[in-house]
This record gives sequence, structure tokens and C-alpha cells, in this order.
Amino acid sequence: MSILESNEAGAATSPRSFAIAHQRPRNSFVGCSRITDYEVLGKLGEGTFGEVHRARSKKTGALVALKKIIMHNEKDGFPITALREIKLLKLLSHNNILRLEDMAVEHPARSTDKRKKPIMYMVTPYMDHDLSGLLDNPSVHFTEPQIKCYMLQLLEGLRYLHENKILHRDMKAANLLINNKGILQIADFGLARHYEGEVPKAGRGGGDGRRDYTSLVVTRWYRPPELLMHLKRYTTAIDMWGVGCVFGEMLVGKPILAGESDGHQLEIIFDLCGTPTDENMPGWRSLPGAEALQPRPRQGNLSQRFREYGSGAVSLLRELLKLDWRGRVNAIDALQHPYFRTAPFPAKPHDLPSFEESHELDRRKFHDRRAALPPAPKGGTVGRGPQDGPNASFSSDGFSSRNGANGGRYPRNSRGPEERVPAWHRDRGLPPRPPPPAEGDHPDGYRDRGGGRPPRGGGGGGGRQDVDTYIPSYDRDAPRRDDRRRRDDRDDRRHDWDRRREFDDRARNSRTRSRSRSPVRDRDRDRDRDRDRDRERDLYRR
Ligand SMILES: Nc1ncnc2c1ncn2[C@@H]1O[C@H](COP(=O)(O)OP(=O)(O)OP(=O)(O)O)[C@@H](O)[C@H]1O
Repeated sequence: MSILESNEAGAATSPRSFAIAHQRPRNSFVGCSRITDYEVLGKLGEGTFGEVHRARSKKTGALVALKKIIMHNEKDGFPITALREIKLLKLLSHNNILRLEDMAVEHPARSTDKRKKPIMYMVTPYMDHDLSGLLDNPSVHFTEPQIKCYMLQLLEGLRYLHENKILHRDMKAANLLINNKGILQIADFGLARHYEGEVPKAGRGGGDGRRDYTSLVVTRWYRPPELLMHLKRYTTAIDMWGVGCVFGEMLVGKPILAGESDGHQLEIIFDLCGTPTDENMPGWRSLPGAEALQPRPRQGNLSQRFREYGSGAVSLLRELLKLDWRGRVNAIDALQHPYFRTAPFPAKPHDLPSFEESHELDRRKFHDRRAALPPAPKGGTVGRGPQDGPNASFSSDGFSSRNGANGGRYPRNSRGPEERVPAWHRDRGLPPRPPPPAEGDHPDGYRDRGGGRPPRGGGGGGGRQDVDTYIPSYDRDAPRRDDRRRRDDRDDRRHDWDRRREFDDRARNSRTRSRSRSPVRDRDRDRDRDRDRDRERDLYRR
């Protein structure tokens, strides 16, 4: 039975039946503890919600992660997005879904301001890594059996979510947590919601959507073409596209579709998957965001770009990155793909090696470590081939397969100009900081067309393709991955003016935060970004 029971018309029933249908044992959620029940050990990451800390339970001795719930606008009360995440996580029970174990409350000290509200923390088991942090660690090398093992777990988790009528809507490497027992868990349900369409069935792809949702979901690099073209009646297939991006990222060691704006994102998708046609993406022309599109005809270079990872990987990637969302493979079928039944076979989680912790904040450490490695001799990498260097495996398309995935099996035939640069000298593809949305853009992705009202109807809002709908945040000192989405688009039930206000505050803060006090450092950083941008552009032009 589905967690979210639906009536005959397919509409959601009450939260009560939602909870009744839930199988999770009662004793698996403590309820509300005090923060003093935990010993805080250090910061792991900074999300849009707030900081995430590592801690130890004083009662059980278990290591946990405490995610602080930030009240962006205190007078609005507890954020609805956090409530959604808590509600969903309390109900979910699967080995590949992060488990919410407790909520902890921190009361302000008596002497302080009486108007201060208590701070709430979500308590989840501590996971040693997030996938993007792990991929940033220059000493980590994924093997093909390992990639298969993570992929199977990811697909199992997603099959469970989709069967239970839940859309994750923020599938990305940073939201996949991995522990040193080889277990992968899907995290961050701040954007997740109940799905009211048909659950996926074997051999039937994602099917058709039944109702409209906001199209401003999913971090840009992992956002499928139908969302970039503002389809509102979307399906579970949006999460499957994200799985395809994560799969490609595990193969090459860095994000495979790192767009700099929504328009650029579509362009690089077309480079990889081909230009949409009535055959490969039926109905695309009538999507609101496709009105102004005149894409240059291309066949797509997916097979060529991923050739070195073998035909099985290419075939699965093709299924996951299908432009046609109705025909895109679902999790049930992806789990049956021959890729997982051909040698080298998937590893068992307990057979995987353990790694040094890698979280969002560790990335700075890896960044510094990579910078400290000896520079490559100019014009070549003599003595630093795949066998010699710590991560020296190169790819002809300019995407570093620095994992040396499959224990050095990859890549086979790469002999392009980029391979003259050692992998550790190549960034994982950080784009320059995109500009904030143009004046008049609404935070949920539609543009004000004079009347100031959102467009109506099945397709939702058409937006300008050169407008960013997601403002990433960067580290103070170093540019960081652009896979962190602003959180203010998370609640499609909030009023637009609330979101606008929160969005403006956030954009202002992130602008101030991103400038350091040192003009020299700012200048160097801007120069680095420009260089990275030029390099990325060159890569995409190929
Ligand atoms: N249970 C956990 N164990 C270890 N690290 C964790 C855990 N939960 C979160 N983290 C770390 O904290 C980071 C931010 O967590 P999370 O994505 O849940 O926050 P968020 O506010 O939703 O972030 P975002 O703004 O990216 O959506 C993660 O990428 C991960 O590095």
C-alpha cells in the first residue's frame, strides 16, 4: 500500500490516512529532545536552512547530524518547508532514505531577549560523506562495481519514493549521503511533495502527469529539459533525469551538465542528447518555455562522450537522459538494466572501502590539498599517466575521469589535448557566478508580462531562456559547486510576495557574503572564475 493513499480519483486523502498507511515502527522516532542531550562535535555543512553539525547522543553514544532550522522571517513562524520535510521524513522508512530520528530543541538562555524563539534541530544518523564531497576528494577512486552499487541503492530509494507517490524534486550529488559501510541514502526532502499522478509501472516510463506543480524545482545542473521549458504537469521522470546526471558525474568525477544559466543549461543538454524533435520529445514545441527556442540542430554526443565507460553505461545513461519525459526509464526498469547484470558486477555495500570524511565543508580542505600538489610539467604529464599519478586519468572530452573509475580501467582511448593537464589541476567545473534574475522575474520562474499575474493553464509559465531561476551560493574564499539551490522556491503554497521578499533578502545576503574584505583576493577570485568560465565555454563548444 502506498504511504500516501489516494482515493479512486487519485487525489490525496488526509494526512491521517497518510500516517496510518505508514509502516515505520513507533520507537524509531524519539520525538522532542533537548539540545543538551547531544554533544556537538563540529560543523559539517551550511544549507539554506541553516548549519548542519556532527554530534553525539549523550543517551545512546550514537553519532548524529543536527540540522538547524533557520527562521528566515521569525514572525512568519516555523517554515512550512521545514514542516514538510519533517512530516515526510517521519513517515518514510527505507534503507536508502535518510531517517529522521528525533527533533531537538534549544531554548534561549533566560537572561537573553524574551522575544527570542527556541531553535529546532532535525536529528538524523551521521553519514560520513555526501556524494559531491566524496567526488571532490582527490584520494577517492570509484571503481565500476562501486558505481553500480551506489546506483542500485539510489534507484531502490527512488523506486520506494515513487511507489509511495513522493517526488523528491532535488536529486543531486550533494543530497546523496554515503556512510563508511557503503550505504547510500537520499537526503534533503525540503522540496519533496506528494505526487498525484499514477505510480510508475514496469515498461511504462514515467507516464503522464495529472496536475500542475511549480516548475521552479530541482537545482539547475540536474534539472530536466521539460522543467527548463516550464512543463508544470510533470512526473516522477524529473527525478530520473537527476539520477542520470548523478550517474554521469560518478563516471567522470564532476558534474556533467554545469549550465551557467537556464538557457545555457538547455544548450548543453541539446549538445549531449540532441536537439528536441517531434520524435524524440513529442509535444516539446507547445511547452511555454520552448516558444522562443530556435536550437541549432544537433545529433547529441552522449555515446561519444561516455564511450570509454562501456556500452552498458552508455545505454543506461541514454535511458535516464531521454528528452521525452514520458519515455524516460523509471526506477523499476532502470534496476533491471543489463548494465547491472554484466561484469564487473555491482559490489556489495559492505565490500566497499571506507574513506576519509567528505562533507560540504571538507571540500575547502580538498581544494587546498589539490592546490598543494606538485604542478604538472609544462606541455605534458610525463610519468603521470593513469598508473603513475594519484588521480591521473584523463578524458578526451575534457571531462576529467579523475576517479580512474573501475580501478584504472577508465578511460581506454583518451588522447585529447586536455589529457596533458593532470586531473588534479582541473576543476570539477565550477561555473562563474550567474547574475541574479532580471527585474520583473518572479521567484517561481515566470516573468511578469505587464499584468503581473502568473500565466495560467496546463503548461505553466513561460520564462525567458537567458534568465536564471536559481542563485547558487559560493564560499567566501573559493568558488564552490553550483549545485545549491535557493530554498525560497521550495514552498509553492506560499504567497509570491513572501517568496519575493525572502528571495531579495537572500540574494542581497549572498552578494555581500560572497565578497571578502580583501580586494586582492576578490580580484584573484574573479579572475579565476573568468578563466574557469572560458574553459567551460571552450569545452562546450567542442
Ligand atoms: N545526516 C548527515 N550526516 C552527515 N552530513 C550531513 C547529514 N545531513 C546533512 N549533511 C551535510 O550537510 C549538507 C547540507 O545538508 P542539507 O542538504 O540537508 O541542507 P539544506 O539546507 O537542505 O541544503 P541545500 O541548501 O543544499 O538544500 C549536506 O550536503 C551534507 O554535507
